[in-house]
Amino acid sequence: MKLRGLYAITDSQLLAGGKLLPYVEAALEGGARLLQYRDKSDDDARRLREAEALRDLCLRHGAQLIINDDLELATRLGVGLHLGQQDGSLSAARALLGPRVVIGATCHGQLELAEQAAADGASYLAFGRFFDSSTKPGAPPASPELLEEARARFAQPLVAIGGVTLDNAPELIARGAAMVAVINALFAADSAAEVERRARAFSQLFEDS
Ligand SMILES: Cc1ncc(COP(=O)(O)OP(=O)(O)O)c(N)n1
Ligand SMILES: Cc1nc(C(=O)O)sc1CCOP(=O)(O)O
Ligand SMILES: [Mg+2]
Repeated sequence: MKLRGLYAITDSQLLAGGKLLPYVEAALEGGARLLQYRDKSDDDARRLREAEALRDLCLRHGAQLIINDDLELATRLGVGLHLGQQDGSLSAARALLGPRVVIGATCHGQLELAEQAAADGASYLAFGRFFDSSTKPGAPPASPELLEEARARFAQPLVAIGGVTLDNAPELIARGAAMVAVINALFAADSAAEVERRARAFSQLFEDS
């Protein structure tokens, strides 16, 4: 599948209280192409249940589910995986999951990390945090200009993450982001209808560019 467009990421706090499935469905209806299940808890049974439900939703919408951090869960469900610098070996994950599965890598603001991730078989290269993020305020910063350098250097699609909003996403896309990964500006909403409206607006940015 073409890796371009809105990349929605779940958040356990924002989607608590029964919002996970309706809000994710709204994001997919609004055009999200990738969905990352990001849950830092150790409740394995709930994580499996939720990830299975998200996989089914993604299948119905022609989107791709990506599991954050957890190679075992991604392997079990036969879906994609996102790995940060502390999350285990990317090349080992690639060897286990095979050449077709989407595996993304966190590269912060460093082209050297992206070089390594590309050599290890990453499907996309994620840079950030580009702006202040209430979800992950301590994530290392990156400058939007970096995307232009990365675009010139790598064949892999680039993901921009960290404080991305409808206002600042156009600059990131213009500089080379093939996807914008969004939590707060998508899911901190009062209703599923509002999530769908926002997802449509993010998706439209890629039609315009
Ligand atoms: C698309 C995308 N990019 C970056 C990250 C951050 O990954 P990581 O550095 O491993 O941090 P956690 O998300 O695990 O807290 C991501 N999850 N997704
Ligand atoms: C999970 C994550 N990783 C980041 C990084 O820079 O690696 S920033 C981030 C949080 C993204 O959420 P929001 O859209 O609410 O800022
Ligand atoms: Mg991680």
